[in-house]
Amino acid sequence: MSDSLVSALASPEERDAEASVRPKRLAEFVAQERVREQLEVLLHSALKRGSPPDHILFSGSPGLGKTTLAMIVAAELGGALRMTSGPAIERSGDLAAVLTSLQAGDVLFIDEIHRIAKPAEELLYSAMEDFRVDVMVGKGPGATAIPLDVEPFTLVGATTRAGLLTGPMRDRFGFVGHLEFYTAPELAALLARSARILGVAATQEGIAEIAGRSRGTPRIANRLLRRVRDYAELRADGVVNVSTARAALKVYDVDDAGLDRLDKAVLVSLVELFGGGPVGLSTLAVAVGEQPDTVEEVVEPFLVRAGLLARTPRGRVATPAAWRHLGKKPPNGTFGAGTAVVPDLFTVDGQPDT
Ligand SMILES: Nc1ncnc2c1ncn2[C@@H]1O[C@H](COP(=O)(O)OP(=O)(O)OP(=O)(O)O)[C@@H](O)[C@H]1O
Ligand SMILES: [Mg+2]
Repeated sequence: MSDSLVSALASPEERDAEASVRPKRLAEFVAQERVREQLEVLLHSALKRGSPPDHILFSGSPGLGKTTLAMIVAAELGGALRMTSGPAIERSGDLAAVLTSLQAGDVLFIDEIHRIAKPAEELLYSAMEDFRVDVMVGKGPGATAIPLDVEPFTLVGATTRAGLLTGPMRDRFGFVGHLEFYTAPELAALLARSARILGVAATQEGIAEIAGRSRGTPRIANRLLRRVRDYAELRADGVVNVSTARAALKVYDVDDAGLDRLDKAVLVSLVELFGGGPVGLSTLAVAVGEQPDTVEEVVEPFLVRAGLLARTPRGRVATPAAWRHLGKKPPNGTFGAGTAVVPDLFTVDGQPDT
C-alpha cells in the first residue's frame, strides 16, 4: 500500500536516505515559519532560565517533519534524546522504566502518542505534571504503589491524528505545533538544500518541476529527487533539470500534479465511466480493482485536498478541475447535481454506500 512513489509513509529502506538530509538544527528546518518561531522562543527562553521547557506536541500528516522537529528540540536543548512510540509501550511498567531512567534535561520522544495504552497514558500524566510516577509492586490485595521521582525532562509527542488524543493528554502539553502542507516554493527551497547535501547538480527549473509534484510533503519531495537523480545519472549527464525530471517522473508514473497510477485511475473512472459522479465508494473501488478502504484512505485524501474530488452525501464527484486535469471540458451545470450514469446498485458488500 505504501509502495507508491508518492506515498507519504516512509518505507523501512528509506530511513537511512532520510537521515542524511534531515535538518539537525532549527535554523536548517525549512518553512513552517510560525511553528519555528514559536519553538525558537520556547526553547531558547527555557535555556536561558536553565529549566526544561513545557512538554511539546507536534501534529500533522505523515512526512511533514514531526520526527525531525523532535530531534531538533533535543539538539537545541543540548539534552539526550530517548525515542519510543505509543504502540511500543504495551505495559505501564515499560514506560515507568523509561521514565525513571531519564536524566535531568533529557528529551523523551513518543511517536504516535495517540496509540499509547490507557494505563501507560495515566502514568504519563503524573510524570508530565509532577515529575513523579507510582510504580505498583506486587499483585492483588497486597500490591503497593511506590512513588518514584522522575528527573525534570521534556516530553515531545507526535501524532498524525490529533483528534484521537484524549483531552487530559492534550491539556498537558504546553506547546502544540501543527505542521501544515508545504507550498511548492517551500518544497523547492527544501529540495535545493537536499540536492546540495547529496552532491546532486540541479537547476532551479528542475527542482521546481519536482516540487510541484510532491503533494506538499517533504518526504515525497526528497524521494522524487532521489529517483530523478538516479535517472539523470543513468540516462543523462547526471544533472537534475526539467527534461530529466519530466522523463524520470514519466517512467515512475507520477503526473504533473503528483498523481500516481491509482490516483489517476480513480479520476479516469469517475469521469469516463460515471460521467463525473456522484458514485458510491464501493462502486468506484470495484471499477479500479481496489479495496474500498484503499481508495478511501490512500487515494481520496490527496484528491480531495488537491480539489479534484469531492465527497458528497450522494457519492464521489469529480470537480471541474478534475475534468480539466484529464484534458476534458467539464460538463455544464453545477457539479455534483447530476445523476450517476451507473447508480449505486452494485456494491461490494451489498449495502448502498455513500
Ligand atoms: N521543514 C523541513 N525542512 C527540511 N527537511 C524536512 C522538513 N520537514 C521534513 N523534512 C524531511 O522529510 C523527511 C520526513 O520528515 P519526518 O520523518 O520528520 O516526518 P514525520 O512527520 O515524522 O512523518 P511520520 O508521520 O511518517 O513519522 C525527513 O527526511 C526530513 O529530513
Ligand atoms: Mg515521524
